[in-house]
Amino acid sequence: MPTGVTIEVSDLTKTFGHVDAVSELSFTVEPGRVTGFLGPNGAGKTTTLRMLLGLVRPSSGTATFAGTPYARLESPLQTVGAALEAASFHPGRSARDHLRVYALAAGIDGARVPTVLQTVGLSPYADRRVGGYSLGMRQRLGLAFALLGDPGVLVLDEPINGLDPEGIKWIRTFLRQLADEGRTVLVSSHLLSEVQQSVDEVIIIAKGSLVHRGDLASLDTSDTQRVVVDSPDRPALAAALEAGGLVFETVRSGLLVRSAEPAEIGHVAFLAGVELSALHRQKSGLEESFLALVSGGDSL
Ligand SMILES: Nc1ncnc2c1ncn2[C@@H]1O[C@H](COP(=O)(O)OP(=O)(O)OP(=O)(O)O)[C@@H](O)[C@H]1O
Repeated sequence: MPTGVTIEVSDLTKTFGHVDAVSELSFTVEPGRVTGFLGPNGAGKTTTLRMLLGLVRPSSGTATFAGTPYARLESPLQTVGAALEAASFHPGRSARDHLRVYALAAGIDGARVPTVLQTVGLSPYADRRVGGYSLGMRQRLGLAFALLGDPGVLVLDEPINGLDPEGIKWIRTFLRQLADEGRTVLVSSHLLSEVQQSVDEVIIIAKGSLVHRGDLASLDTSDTQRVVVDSPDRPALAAALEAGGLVFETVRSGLLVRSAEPAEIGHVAFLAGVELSALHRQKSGLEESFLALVSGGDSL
C-alpha cells in the first residue's frame, strides 16, 4: 500500500501583474487525513495547487512533497495523483485510450487502467468518446487519471463539482477510504458544506492569504462568542456601545458584538437608557464561521 508524505507549502507567493493571487502562504498537509483547501472563488486555490504541481512558477516561496518539489520527483505520477479543475481530455478519444496513453508514458502497468476505471465507476462507459461525457463523468475520469500510478498523495481541485447526489456520496466515502489507507488527501472546494462530511482538517484562504487552519471542529469554536443586540432606536444603541468601548458591526438582524457577554452589553445599554428589542448569543454553525472568515464577518 503506498504511504502518503507530508505536503509542505512555505511562504508561497504568486503575483500576476498587479494581482496578488497568493501571498506568503504557509501550511502543511499530513498523511492519513483528508484536508479541505477552502476559499471563495478567486481566493487563490487553483494557483496554489498549480504551483504545488509545478505548473505555475512561484514568485517566491516553496511547495514540496516530503521536501522535494514536484518537478524533481523521480516518479511523479506514482507519487502524486492530481486532478485539476480545468483538466482537458481529447473529445475524440475514449477514457480507456486516454488512460492507456498516460500509463504507457509514465511506465505504469497497463493493468491499472481497467482497475482505476472500475474504481471510479466508469467501466461501462470506458470505450465511449470523452466528448460525450457529462461534467460528472469527466470528473471521474480526472480522478481515474490521478489514481493511475497508485500514488500516496492525491491533490484534487473541486472534485465534487458537477457530480450528482449519488456521485457526491460516493466520492465522500472514497476520499475517506484513501486517507484511511494512509494517503495524503488534499481537496479544494469553494463550499465548506460540500466537503464538510469528508474532511478532518481545513486550510482556509481568502484573497490569497491564510485565514484559518486546524481540524474541522476548530472552525466552530474560533468565533462562537458572538452576541446580536438590537433596539427600536438602533443609532442610540450604536452610540451606547461605542461609548462603552464595545466593538461591533451592523448585520441584518441588529448589531453584532464579538467580544463581550450579553450581560455586559445589556448593562451598557441600561446605563445609556436604551431600550433593547433583542439580546442573544449567536452560536455560529460551521458554514457561518466559514463565511465570516472569508468575507470579513458580514454573512449574517
Ligand atoms: N494566469 C493568470 N493571470 C492573471 N491573473 C490570474 C491568473 N490566474 C489567476 N489569476 C488571478 O489570481 C486570483 C486567484 O485565482 P485562482 O484561480 O487561483 O482562485 P481560486 O480560489 O482557484 O478560484 P476559483 O475557485 O474561481 O478557481 C484571481 O484574482 C485570478 O483572477
